[in-house]
Amino acid sequence: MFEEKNFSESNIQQSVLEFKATRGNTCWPQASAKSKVKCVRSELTSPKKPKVKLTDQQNQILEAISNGNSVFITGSAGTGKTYLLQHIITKLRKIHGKSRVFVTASTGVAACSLNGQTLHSFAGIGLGDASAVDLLSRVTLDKRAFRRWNKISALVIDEISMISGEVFDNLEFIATSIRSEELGWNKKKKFAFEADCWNACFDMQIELKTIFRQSVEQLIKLLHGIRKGKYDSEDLKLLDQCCSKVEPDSSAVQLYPRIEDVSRVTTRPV
Ligand SMILES: Nc1ncnc2c1ncn2[C@@H]1O[C@H](COP(=O)(O)OP(=O)(O)OP(=O)(O)O)[C@@H](O)[C@H]1O
Repeated sequence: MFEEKNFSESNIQQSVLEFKATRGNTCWPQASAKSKVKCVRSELTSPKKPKVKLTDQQNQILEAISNGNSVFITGSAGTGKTYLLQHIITKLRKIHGKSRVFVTASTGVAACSLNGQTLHSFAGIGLGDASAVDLLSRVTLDKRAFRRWNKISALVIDEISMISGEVFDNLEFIATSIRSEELGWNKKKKFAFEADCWNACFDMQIELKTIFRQSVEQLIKLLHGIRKGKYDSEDLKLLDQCCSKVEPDSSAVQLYPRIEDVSRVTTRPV
């Protein structure tokens, strides 16, 4: 954390001395008084981001990806998945070049936070609710989508749990058809994890274990339980306590994650 300071003349003088003591005299003798003050001021006002050291698990994943492996990363809330993803994207772009790395997510909101696009939009499959063969012909007729599939070297998919097994298998079908590799798909499945091709798609599947964000045991248990679909009445009680029981002030800005929630509010009679 950065300590707040008052910029009185004596404070600045003191800071100059401290700065000289810690940084040595490099450049200082030649610098004008004005630039010394400017330098100290920026030193005081721009807090240094603490250097985060990746855990062994995070490094292991980064190395596997750098070596060309496909990796599925999972983990409880706050275990650093998104943080690691930024490192992964940077690394992939260095290896393959920016234009060959496509950053996607299952939802628009998740994609926005990564400056990416939705998986459906990348793939050119619209809503993705057609058969594999129909989706393939749609993609081949869409010049830009077809070019993306031919060009891609690395595909990042965030929040993959919201991709259905059918869509995942269909995407594999499209990829393998366009890139002339082996194919395989079909059957009804609910989640991407249930796709026929799931295990074949990854060289490594890993669960991050260290939780960085929250340290309160009860909250960790609650978040873990919700994720696994295993929670008890205590967990639900805690969750309920977090919900406001009063109607929000109608003049306040309200945020909703889905278009249908927004429509419900905007079409409500006044
Ligand atoms: N190796 C690390 N050392 C210290 N802090 C870390 C490390 N990796 C991640 N963090 C920090 O942990 C916090 C949680 O990380 P992040 O948001 O990436 O978690 P997440 O697994 O994506 O969580 P969620 O599933 O809730 O979205 C962030 O503040 C991040 O900077």
